Amino acid sequence: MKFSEHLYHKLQPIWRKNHSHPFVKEMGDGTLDPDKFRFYMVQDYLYLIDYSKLFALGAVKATNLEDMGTFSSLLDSTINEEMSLHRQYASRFGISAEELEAAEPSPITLAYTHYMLYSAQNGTLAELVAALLPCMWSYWEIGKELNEIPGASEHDLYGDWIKMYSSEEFGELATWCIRLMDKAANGKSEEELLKLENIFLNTTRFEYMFWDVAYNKEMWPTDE
Ligand SMILES: Cc1ncc(CN)c(N)n1
Repeated sequence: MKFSEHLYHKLQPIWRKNHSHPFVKEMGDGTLDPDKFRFYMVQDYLYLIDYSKLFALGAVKATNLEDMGTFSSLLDSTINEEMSLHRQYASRFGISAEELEAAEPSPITLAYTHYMLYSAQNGTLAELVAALLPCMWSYWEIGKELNEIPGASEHDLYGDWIKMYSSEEFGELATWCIRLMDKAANGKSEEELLKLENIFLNTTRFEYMFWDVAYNKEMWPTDE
């Protein structure tokens, strides 16, 4: 069994919880409170700023020109396509790109991005890929699942989100990451594979928490 298949099967219970979080379900049936989406979109923008840096670090750690090129395409498409979707949403909510960038990160945004960047900066290429794979893979799956709901991709607010993450282009990049995970895990010791599994588990957990915090619009409890 490929390492990516092993991860996918082992983490199905959390993966299912992630896909059936009320935030995701309500985006799919169009009932999500736009205020919760607004909170998510601002936090996700901040998340994506750091997430992009992971691709830059990937280009540094890549062992061949082809992978360097794909990491740099990912960096470009995150900043110029994925984040452009957020900028468009922000303008619909009356928030400028400058205001988005200057927003305050929630505790979970900080924890998640810092964990990913720590793994990427201090670990191997395989550890970097293990940290970013749940983000790419779970969004692609969620996008495809929501896209199958009749009318969901035509929803006035959530339709564009669903279209982006179910798109062929996004799917191709996610598939590339899955393949790179398998390539990078090849020949690793049991101990190293367990470490990769643990990183993948942690960012999968963070994915769930990211929905949860947006659903409850949670910032620092001390500031309330
Ligand atoms: C939290 C999160 N995870 C993943 C993705 C998909 N790039 C995202 N936009 N936001």
